[in-house]
Amino acid sequence: METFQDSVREHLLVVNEDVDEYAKTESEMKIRVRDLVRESDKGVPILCKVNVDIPRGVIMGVIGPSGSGKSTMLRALNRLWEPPEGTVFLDGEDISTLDVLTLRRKVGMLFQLPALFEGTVADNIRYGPQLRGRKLTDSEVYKLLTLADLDNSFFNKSGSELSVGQAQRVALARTLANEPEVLLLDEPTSALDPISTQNIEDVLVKLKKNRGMTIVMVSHSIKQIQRIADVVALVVNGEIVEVLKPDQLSEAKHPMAQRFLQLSS
Ligand SMILES: Nc1ncnc2c1ncn2[C@@H]1O[C@H](COP(=O)(O)OP(=O)(O)OP(=O)(O)O)[C@@H](O)[C@H]1O
Repeated sequence: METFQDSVREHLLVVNEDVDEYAKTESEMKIRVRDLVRESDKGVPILCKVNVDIPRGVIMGVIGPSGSGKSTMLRALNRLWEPPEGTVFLDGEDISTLDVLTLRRKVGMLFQLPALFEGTVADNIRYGPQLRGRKLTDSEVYKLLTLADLDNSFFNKSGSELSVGQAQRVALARTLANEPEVLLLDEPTSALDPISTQNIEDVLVKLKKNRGMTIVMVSHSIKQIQRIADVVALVVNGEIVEVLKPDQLSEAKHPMAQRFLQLSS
C-alpha cells in the first residue's frame, strides 16, 4: 500500500523533477505535528494525538465530519490556542519557543467570514506592516490588490461597501501583506458564491505555484479539495486517520471516513 510519505514524494517529484532535490523528508516538511492533544475545560477530548507532516509548498486540504476537530487543529498551528511544548514544529522549530507575533506573521490565517477593520481597503492592507513600523507604498498596496485578484478601484473603498467575496479577498491581501510562508484557511469560501469561490481558489493555486507557499485549508467541499489540494488529511474524532491524494479519497480505509465521503459526494 502506498504510504503518505510515498504520496508526498511522488508529488514533490512531479513539482521538482530533479530526484536529488527531494531531500529526506524532515527538511522538506514545513510543519510537523506530533502527538498533539487537546481537551475541553471539562476534560472532554477534542484532539487525540494528532500526527501529521505538511510538506513545504503544497496545498493540504483538511476534511472530516462536523465537530471532528479540524478548526481546533488548524488554530494550534499559529497558536490561537497554545499547543503543548514539543507538539508543533515550523521548519523544525518548536513553535511554542517562537515569538507569537513573529509566528503569526509567518503563519497567516483566514477565517470563514472576513472581518475588516474600519477605514479603507488600503488601510486594512497596510495594517500588519504598520504594526512593525513600515508603511507600505501605494504601489505595494496595488500589487497586493492584484495578487488577491482585486483591481485598483478598491484602494479607497471602505470595508462596508464590499460584498463578502470582495471582503474575503481584501482579508487575503491583508494577510499577504505580512509575507507569510504558510496560509491557514478555515472554510474560506463557505460564505461565497461560485465565482468568488473560484477567484479565491485561483489565488491560492497561484500563491503555491509562484511563491511556494504552504497552504492548509479546512473545507467542507470535497469537490473544492479535489480541485486545488495536493494532499488531503481526513480528520475523525480528533485524529488524522488518513492522508491521501485527492483522487484517492474513495480508497479511504477508516469506516467513519468512508461514510463521511460517501455522504458528502
Ligand atoms: N474551546 C473549546 N472548549 C470546549 N469545547 C470546544 C472548544 N473548541 C472546540 N470545542 C469542541 O471540540 C470539538 C471540535 O471542534 P472544532 O470546531 O475543532 O470542529 P470542526 O471539525 O472544525 O467542526 P466544523 O466542521 O463544524 O467547523 C467540538 O465538539 C467542539 O464543540
